[in-house]
Amino acid sequence: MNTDWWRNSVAQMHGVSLEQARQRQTQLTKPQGALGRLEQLAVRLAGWQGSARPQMDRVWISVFAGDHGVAVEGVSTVPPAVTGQMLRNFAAGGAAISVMARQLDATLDLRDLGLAVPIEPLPGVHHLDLAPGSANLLHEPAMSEELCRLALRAGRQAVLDAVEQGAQLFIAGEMGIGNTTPACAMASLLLDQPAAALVGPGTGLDAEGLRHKTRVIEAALQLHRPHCQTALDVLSRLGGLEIAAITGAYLAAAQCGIPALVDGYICSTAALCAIRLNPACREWMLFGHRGAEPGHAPVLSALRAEPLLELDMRLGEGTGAAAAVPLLRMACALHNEMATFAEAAVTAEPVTC
Ligand SMILES: Cc1cc2ncn([C@H]3O[C@H](COP(=O)(O)O)[C@@H](O)[C@H]3O)c2cc1C
Ligand SMILES: O=C(O)c1cccnc1
Repeated sequence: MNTDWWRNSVAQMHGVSLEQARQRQTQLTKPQGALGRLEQLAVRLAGWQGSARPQMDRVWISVFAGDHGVAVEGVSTVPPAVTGQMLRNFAAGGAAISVMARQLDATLDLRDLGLAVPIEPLPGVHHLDLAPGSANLLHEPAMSEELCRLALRAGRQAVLDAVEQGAQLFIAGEMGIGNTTPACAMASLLLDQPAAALVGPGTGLDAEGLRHKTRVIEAALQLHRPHCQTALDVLSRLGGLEIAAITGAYLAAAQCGIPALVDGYICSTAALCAIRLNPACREWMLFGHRGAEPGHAPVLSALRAEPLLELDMRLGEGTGAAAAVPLLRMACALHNEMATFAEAAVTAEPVTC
């Protein structure tokens, strides 16, 4: 079925809960606005959840893994086999995102969309195996439109599963050796900026490696630009399986009415693509961090995103989003548990002269 499901309308914020939460913030024992963005976060969460007392107990993290044909061009410091090896590490509990998920008591959901070097079935991992990774975008489209649609749907399914389990927040993470290259190529076309302004070292390329990566991306852009009329063209031709899945997940999250906390460079580029496919999905996005990969900041600016953290992280996996979850929980706790002026018998009416 070739329906453009992502064009369907997104969920509406609950205006009444939003207003009730706003009112409550004015009654808590602090000067108006003194908790800054923690106040705004609580109010937005109230609007999203349709509850004047928002909660952030059940956090869901889906890590999408996929390989990239362009990795044969030497655009990463490590080989594609590492994607599958890391997937094993996620499942075994030893990766950064595994530790963070445990810390947060979050569900860690793992989805293998297609690896160049397949791995054995792992318990708890959804092995979707849509393709043996994407094709080499230097010479051909990374994905056919049909494959791209399948990957978009795979992301949507992860959100449906999260919602069914009662999740209150959706975090997407990615694992895919080479994926800063497609992310840069996509961002370059979507933002109409030169690759050189958005390229970065990824896993740690040196200056010569970075020049080579830039040339590869520029050549790919030359090849694909004339065929990229829509965001779906950009995603199919220059993206990758896990990037398309994350794009689909953000679109579905907005449609299902669950906020998505966006991670780093790759996820933010997927978010940008999602917004081009359906601008209304922006309403349901929060941004975890501004990372160290140079292209992340320009992508965030284009999204008019104000991330919660800036910790010089450049890992991916969903870690920059996961790191911000304690702030969301703090915002809810303050909102729900602080005393009002009346309850605490604090009289802080504005002085009238
Ligand atoms: C051990 C290891 C763990 C990772 N976890 C996330 N990434 C990150 O690095 C990759 C992107 O960088 P590039 O485009 O340079 O390959 C992605 O897999 C991303 O998730 C990792 C990379 C490595 C090496
Ligand atoms: O910001 C990211 O998402 C990122 C940066 C470098 C490598 N992998 C991911």
